[in-house]
Amino acid sequence: MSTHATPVAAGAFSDEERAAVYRAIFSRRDVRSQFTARPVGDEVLGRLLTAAHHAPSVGFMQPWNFIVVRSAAVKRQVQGAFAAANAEAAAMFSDDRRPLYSALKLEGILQAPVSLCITCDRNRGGPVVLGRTHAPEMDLYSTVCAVQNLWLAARAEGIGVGWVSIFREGDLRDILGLPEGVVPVAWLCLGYVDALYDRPELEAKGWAKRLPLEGLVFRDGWGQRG
Ligand SMILES: Cc1cc2c(cc1C)N(C[C@H](O)[C@H](O)[C@H](O)COP(=O)(O)O)c1[nH]c(=O)[nH]c(=O)c1N2
Repeated sequence: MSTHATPVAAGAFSDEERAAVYRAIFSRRDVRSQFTARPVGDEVLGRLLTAAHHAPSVGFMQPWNFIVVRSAAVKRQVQGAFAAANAEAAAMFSDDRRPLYSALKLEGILQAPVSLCITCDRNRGGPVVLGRTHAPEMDLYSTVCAVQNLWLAARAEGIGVGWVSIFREGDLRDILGLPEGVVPVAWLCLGYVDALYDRPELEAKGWAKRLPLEGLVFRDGWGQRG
């Protein structure tokens, strides 16, 4: 590995390029039901995986793997695992929230033409990883960065992504045959979309609202606003 390195010019974004980045950020949505049947080919999928693989990671650990699922049989098993967990989830909400919860569509596992399970190999970097010495969970956070890279790149490709996390511990691991030390971080449903909500679907359907940013920002410590 070369140890000689000099930074090169950072290269400014044009106004148009900058606008495109923000457009991807602000118009990205979690998609559950707008997937079209248009197939997601290996070429575009390769671009999305490359985007994910260029995410930051603790100590450059790159702890992720990408399991591409096109098999209807595997998707059916995963949908079954979701349904079992979702019935338990509904029972956890209070009587006044439960009817709305149960009415929400929270996955598009069978509709999406392709799914991805993004995993984290907790042992990839060996026992001591730069940046993870005092915070072992940093590999999981790194994997989430890969998810977000993919989510934004997918938006630019016209592909919607839906993250499904309502699974009992171990179900995805068993269905996908994950080895010891590899944990499933995200089940993502992918498909081309023609329409997207202009705000989070959970907001449009009255479940939650975006918090005002001003209330979340402090200066120089917890408590000093402005
Ligand atoms: C870690 C994690 C896990 C989940 C989600 C997101 C994230 C980050 N989201 C999507 C979530 O509901 C959505 O991002 C918010 O409602 C905001 O909407 P937009 O993503 O802006 O459309 C999600 N949505 C859903 O319908 N079923 C799910 O199981 C999950 N799980």
